[in-house]
Amino acid sequence: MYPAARLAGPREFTENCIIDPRIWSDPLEFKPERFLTTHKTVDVRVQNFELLPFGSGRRACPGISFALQMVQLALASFLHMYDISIPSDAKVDMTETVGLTNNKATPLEVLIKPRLHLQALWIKDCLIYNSCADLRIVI
Ligand code: HEM
Repeated sequence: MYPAARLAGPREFTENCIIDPRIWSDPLEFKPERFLTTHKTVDVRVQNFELLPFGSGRRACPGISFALQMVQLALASFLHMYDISIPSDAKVDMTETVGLTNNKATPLEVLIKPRLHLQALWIKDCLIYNSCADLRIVI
C-alpha cells in the first residue's frame, strides 16, 4: 500500500468541486457550523462526493474508520480538559498559505487553561472506566 504518485508530486484536478459555489455557499469562508446546519448530512465516507478528505475509489484511505474515531477522541478529550481562548477579541485571521498542505499564514495565539482540577479529572475518569488500575496521567 503506497500512494499512486509520489506524495510531494504535483496532482492536477480537472474540476474544483471543493470550492464550487453551487454546492458550498461562500466556499472560501471558514464556516464549520455549516456541518451542523446546511450540510449536516454530508458523509466523508465517499457517499456524496462533495467532500473527500480521505480520497475515493480503490486508493481511498484505508485508515478512515480509525482516523475518524481517533480525531473525535483526541478533540473531545482536549475540549473536556481545557478552556481555549484567544488573547484579544479580534477575529482570527484564517488566511492560508499555498502548498502541499494548507497552513495558516499568520501564527495563532491561544490561551489554554485547565478546566478541571487534576483530582477531579482523576475521579471522573475512574468512574468512566470503572477502574483506576492502569490509568496514567502524564503532565
Ligand atoms: C484524519 C486522518 C486522515 C486523513 C485525512 C487521511 C487522508 C488520506 C488521503 C486523502 C489519502 C489518499 C487517497 C487517494 O489517493 O485517493 C490517504 C491514503 C492513505 N491513508 Fe490516510 N488519512 C488519514 C489517516 C490515516 C490513518 C490513521 C491511516 C492508517 C492507520 C491511513 C493510511 C493510509 C494509507 C495506507 C493510504 C494509501 C492508500 C493507497 O494508496 O492505496 N490514513 N489518506
